[in-house]
Amino acid sequence: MPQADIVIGTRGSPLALAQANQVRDRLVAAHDDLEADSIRIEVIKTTGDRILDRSLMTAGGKGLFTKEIEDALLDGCIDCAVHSAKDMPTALPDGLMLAAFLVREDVRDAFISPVADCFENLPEGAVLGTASLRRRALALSRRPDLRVVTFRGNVQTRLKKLAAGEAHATFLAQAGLNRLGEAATATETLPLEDFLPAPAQGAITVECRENDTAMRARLTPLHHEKTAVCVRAERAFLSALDGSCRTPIAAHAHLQGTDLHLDGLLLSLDGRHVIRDQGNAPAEDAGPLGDGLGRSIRQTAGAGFFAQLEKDIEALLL
Ligand SMILES: NCc1[nH]cc(CCC(=O)O)c1CC(=O)O
Repeated sequence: MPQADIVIGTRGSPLALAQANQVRDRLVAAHDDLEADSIRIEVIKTTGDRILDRSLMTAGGKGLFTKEIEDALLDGCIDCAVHSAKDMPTALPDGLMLAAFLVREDVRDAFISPVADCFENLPEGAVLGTASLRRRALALSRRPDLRVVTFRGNVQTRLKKLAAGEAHATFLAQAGLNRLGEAATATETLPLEDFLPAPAQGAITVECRENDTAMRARLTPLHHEKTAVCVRAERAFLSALDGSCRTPIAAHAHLQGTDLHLDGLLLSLDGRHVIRDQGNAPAEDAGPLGDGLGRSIRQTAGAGFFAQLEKDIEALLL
């Protein structure tokens, strides 16, 4: 086999592979001198993939799904890495950058259930399976009667657990289902206003070495600046509130012309307290907009809110 021109690193889940394949296809389409076999996809197992038996959040949060891939980038074993932007910690290692964001997919959450035709129609006391603190809190804020059980594993694993009757319903990102050719699996695509998505949900990003100008140039035609602007605001919001995935936080930005609108919220784990705010700024101020909204919500919540949240999360993990 001829040596590949470009090596793409990725996790091995079907969703991660679908995303890496999409980037490979887009690179081949954008560059006349690249063919499918000029690009090799290298599967890298991360700590997050190995820890299947413990709750992920006790294992240390940040970068669980990215560290080994970023090490391979820094070592030069791979030239770029494809990620769901939502899974990326807000701070990157020195020398690495998110060089491209693909056009964003559907940002919404999907509701999936064999027993109800929509979320609001779930029977009293139904069991919801999710590992996401945001989805848990959002669901409980609307339906405090629901019981939430932790659902882990990749998309297929969670769908199997649902089919096996471990819960009456679950939530998945509509974007993930679409990329897997499973769009029809969604019972209901949840309205954006009621179920604000995770920061950066639905966006695929490509990470590479800052000093790799050749790789960066290859990625330029794949980049969608409007997606990047929205994700920048959402990630700045996340970063101002909490850099990890241990906080029930949601955010969604959209552009109207050059005017950027950001919606963000912070919830208590039981969904009883919801602090929601929004803001506008010119697109070039995406970072400061997200940062400002995050700081403002942090201040409204107060230190006591975060102390209680910490306790509730500990209790959940016990
Ligand atoms: N945490 C896993 C993860 N990371 C990205 C997606 C979906 C794809 C996306 O948001 O781009 C998923 C699965 C899910 O939330 O259902």
